[in-house]
Amino acid sequence: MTHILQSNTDFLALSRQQPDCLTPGQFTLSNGTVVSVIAAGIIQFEPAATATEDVVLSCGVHGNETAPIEICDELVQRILRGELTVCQRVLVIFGNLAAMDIGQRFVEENMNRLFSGEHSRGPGLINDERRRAQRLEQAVAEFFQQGQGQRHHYDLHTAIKPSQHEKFAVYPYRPHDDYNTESLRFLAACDVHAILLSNGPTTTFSYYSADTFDAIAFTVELGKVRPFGENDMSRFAAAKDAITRLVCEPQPNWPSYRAEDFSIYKVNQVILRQQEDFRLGFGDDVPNFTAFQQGDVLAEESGALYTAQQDGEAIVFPNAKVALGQRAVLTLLPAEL
Ligand SMILES: O=C(O)CCC(=O)N[C@@H](CCC(=O)O)C(=O)O
Ligand SMILES: [Zn+2]
Repeated sequence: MTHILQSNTDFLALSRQQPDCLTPGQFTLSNGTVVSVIAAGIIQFEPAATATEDVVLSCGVHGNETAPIEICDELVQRILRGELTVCQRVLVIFGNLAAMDIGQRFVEENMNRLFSGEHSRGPGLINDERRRAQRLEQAVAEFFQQGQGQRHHYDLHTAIKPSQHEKFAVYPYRPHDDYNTESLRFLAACDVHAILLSNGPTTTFSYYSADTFDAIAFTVELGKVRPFGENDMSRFAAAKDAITRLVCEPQPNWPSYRAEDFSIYKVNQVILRQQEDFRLGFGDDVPNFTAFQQGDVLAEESGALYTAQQDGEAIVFPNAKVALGQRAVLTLLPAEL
């Protein structure tokens, strides 16, 4: 029996509009690539020959971060049409399909706080984002467990605020500080030259893959949030090209790692919103990576004042509207690898 994707290669549109037509199943393209439809928004490609890398590419974990969704959509369609031939195992995930439909970060709950089992913790709360996070974890687990290659997971996002570093990546916490500079070579090819070293376990998707599967994993911020169709795709050309090479070339020759090509930051403070009246001490238009002076007020709420602890402490991901108990802003200090 032929699969609907053999005549209609628009996997993302089918996932969003006719998910029931996307029956889980397998078929082989004329170039030997085995395509496995895992579920709506989750698709796997395996080359005819043995792969050395097992690569998870995820996007749309936040539904309004459209540029990575457009990049992955095009990649999947080109593979399905036979225009690109993968030589690595690849799992492509379009995370929050319902949030894409409403053009929002999430419907009920921020899905990128629900991984590493967080989807099943708490007071019996069940919603579509929790179910989806659990499904995505399962897909990643099966993909990595069935492969034998080096494990990678690039969770592609765009940031809400303008940024002094247009592109940057979060390096999930490594308990033994075993940061791998080799893995930054691919990021440099994506035009990502700023790295944030996380300072503790989190419940993000990239931390899940790093912690559970020892994958080379990053949250990659490729630019700024914009609605579908409004991205200047020329700003993503390097990332698109590097991602294509990662999955279609046997041994891509990434630029050598040079410390001077990167700005490295470590997280200094994780400021949580604890009260309804939480507010930031700076304006909405202050870009990510703006540095403050010691004592400058970064945020305040009933019973607490949060200030910069050192000169040069910079802010990233400020958002006063997060749910109570969640991260409202991170502060950063320069670091080395
Ligand atoms: O710009 C923002 O405030 C958010 C952009 C975004 O979604 N970032 C990720 C980072 C995840 C990580 O820390 O690894 C997120 O907040 O989920
Ligand atoms: Zn995001």
